[in-house]
Amino acid sequence: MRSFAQFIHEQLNLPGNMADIRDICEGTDRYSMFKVGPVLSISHGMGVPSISIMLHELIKLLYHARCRDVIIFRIGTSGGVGLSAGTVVITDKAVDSFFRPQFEQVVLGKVIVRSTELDEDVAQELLQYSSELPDIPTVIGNTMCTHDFYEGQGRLDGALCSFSTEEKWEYLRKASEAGVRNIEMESTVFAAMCRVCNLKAAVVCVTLLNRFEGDQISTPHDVLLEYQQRPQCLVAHFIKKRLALIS
Ligand SMILES: O=P(O)(O)O[C@H]1O[C@H](CO)[C@@H](O)[C@H]1O
Ligand SMILES: O=c1cc[nH]c(=O)[nH]1
Repeated sequence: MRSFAQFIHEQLNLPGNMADIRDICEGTDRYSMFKVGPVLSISHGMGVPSISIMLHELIKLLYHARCRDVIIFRIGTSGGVGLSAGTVVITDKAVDSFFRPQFEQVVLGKVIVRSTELDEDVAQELLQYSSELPDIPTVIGNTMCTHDFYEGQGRLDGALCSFSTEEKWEYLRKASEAGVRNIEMESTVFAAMCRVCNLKAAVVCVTLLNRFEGDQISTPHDVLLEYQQRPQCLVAHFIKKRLALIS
């Protein structure tokens, strides 16, 4: 997130030296946070428990700092479902492993079900801006959030595998039919928490591979780095538009 903060610093033409941007949370190893102008850039670790702790703390911070008109983006990586590597997916609905647009949280031994719908206007605006950027193929679709990278995402190459190759294809086919275009590990709790707290939110993730073509990410490192910059470029473009820095 330091590099995103530095990128935003340059994109917004902010005063001061980029090298001086400090990690506000450097006293803890839980996550990193950088503030550049009106933008906070925060890491969230991997998986639902990790991002949900960060979101609780961030949302309290935003409340006490009396921040207004906040939009929260999760930018990151994912596995594509029928999309070639390098495609940016703006999430329509975040869905669970059963393709349901909901997040289940166990509270005091009871299951609370929360909706994972994201802000439609922000998603459409992002899609519109993507057409202004060269070489960033972008779609809107559902994003499946799993609690595991290997078996949970139908991978055959983990330390454990409890299903056949044919069952894997069937699951990915069903996901695709349910509108799933990519798979990652944080979007449902992110969408649910932002929605309950009345915060506009969007999930913008690039696909690192097409899961119909394999499980391993074998793309060269420099190409992956370029792919990972795509959601950052799109969100930076959105921020510049919203701040009326570009027309
Ligand atoms: O967007 P990033 O942080 O790369 O996250 C994706 O990559 C991790 C798995 O490698 C999971 O956390 C998944 O959601
Ligand atoms: O396949 C992938 C790639 C990145 N992140 C995931 O969660 N899955």
